[in-house]
Amino acid sequence: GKFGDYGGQYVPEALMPAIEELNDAYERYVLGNEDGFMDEFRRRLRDFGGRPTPTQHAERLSERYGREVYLKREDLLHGGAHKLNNALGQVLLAKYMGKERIVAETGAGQHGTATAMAAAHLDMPCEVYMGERDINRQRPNVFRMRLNGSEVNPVTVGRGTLKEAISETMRDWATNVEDTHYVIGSVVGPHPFPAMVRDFQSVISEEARAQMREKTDGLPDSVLACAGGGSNTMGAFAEFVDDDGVGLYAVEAGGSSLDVDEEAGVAPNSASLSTGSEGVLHGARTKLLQDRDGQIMESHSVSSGLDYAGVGPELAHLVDEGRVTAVNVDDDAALTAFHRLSQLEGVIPALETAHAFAYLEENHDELGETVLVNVSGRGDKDLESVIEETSKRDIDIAPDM
Ligand SMILES: C[C@@H](c1c[nH]c2ccccc12)[C@H](N)C(=O)O
Repeated sequence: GKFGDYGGQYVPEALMPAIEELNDAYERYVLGNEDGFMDEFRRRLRDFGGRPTPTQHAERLSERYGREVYLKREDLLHGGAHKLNNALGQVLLAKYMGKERIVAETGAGQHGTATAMAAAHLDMPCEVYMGERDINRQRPNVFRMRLNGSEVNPVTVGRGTLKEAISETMRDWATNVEDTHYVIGSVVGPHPFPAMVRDFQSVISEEARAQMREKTDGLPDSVLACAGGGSNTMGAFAEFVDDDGVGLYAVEAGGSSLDVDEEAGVAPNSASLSTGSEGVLHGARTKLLQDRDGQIMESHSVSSGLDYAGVGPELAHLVDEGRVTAVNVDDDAALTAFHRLSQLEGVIPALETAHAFAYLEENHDELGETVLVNVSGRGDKDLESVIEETSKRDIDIAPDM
């Protein structure tokens, strides 16, 4: 479960039985398709999720940048984001393992809502741990989880954000592993989680690779995806990693600045790949925003889904190997890109996704003739905060709202 010197299983001994049971199930059902698990996963993703999602030619962006731009429309997946691919796979796996209860963490609420939908669809009781602070700023997602029949457990320890929610969920899982599976929300955590989540999300690049060959008679010169924990990033890259001619760009949240306030332990960004250092978080060795004592710093992004001080260990490894280029754009550029895509293509992207489009705007002439951008989610959930953030800043192309 290592990706170079990243990854591994840095967990308390008490968690190892649960980890070993999960790894056995991962190898049998996901890698081995035992009992037709992957066939059922794909059938449900089609019938319940609405796959395959389109790879759409973006005519207005292609004109603007003088090259062929294509959009992988994960915003059209049920629930409005790529999150369902992983949530459905893990909840279905929990059923095959004979578990009776699901626990999950969430920060922005997207993973929580995707898990609640999958749990309702598969008739599994579900509890989502969510930081108190996040509950207050993501009310619509809290309602969605409850509407789908899940319980939302407030996490009040520490800062009351995603980092603590993950730790609380792991604690619950270790205590109740007999009947409980932990549906983790990104390509993070101890092995086998990063590999398993990447495998569930790889449907994105599996479809996109075939769709690009069909539409363009070849492969894209570059693939762009925003990077928070890294699940949509790894999903968009997985099937292209062995294609040397395809450039892979992970676009992180540059927040308001890349400078870090070591004393306050606050990083005004979430650019773990670009500015972080090696450390252990949530069971894996990876790249982190940490202070000189190794304390995990508070991260920031205008988009809550990218707001995480760590990043997936496999993605960190691919960056260190030079196979993936880690880049970042700041809050203003992301907000501007949010408006630009909405106006030019009639697609309102998630604020997370907008980071990839901001990088495209600033660097299109280095990306080759054919560019594929992963539209990881839709922006309906962001309207309130975008209206507020836009009014506070000088976003010249924004309409009066
Ligand atoms: C990106 C996603 C997320 C959920 N769980 C995560 C774990 C590590 C990194 C990111 C995540 C988001 N914060 C959410 O709550 O949906």
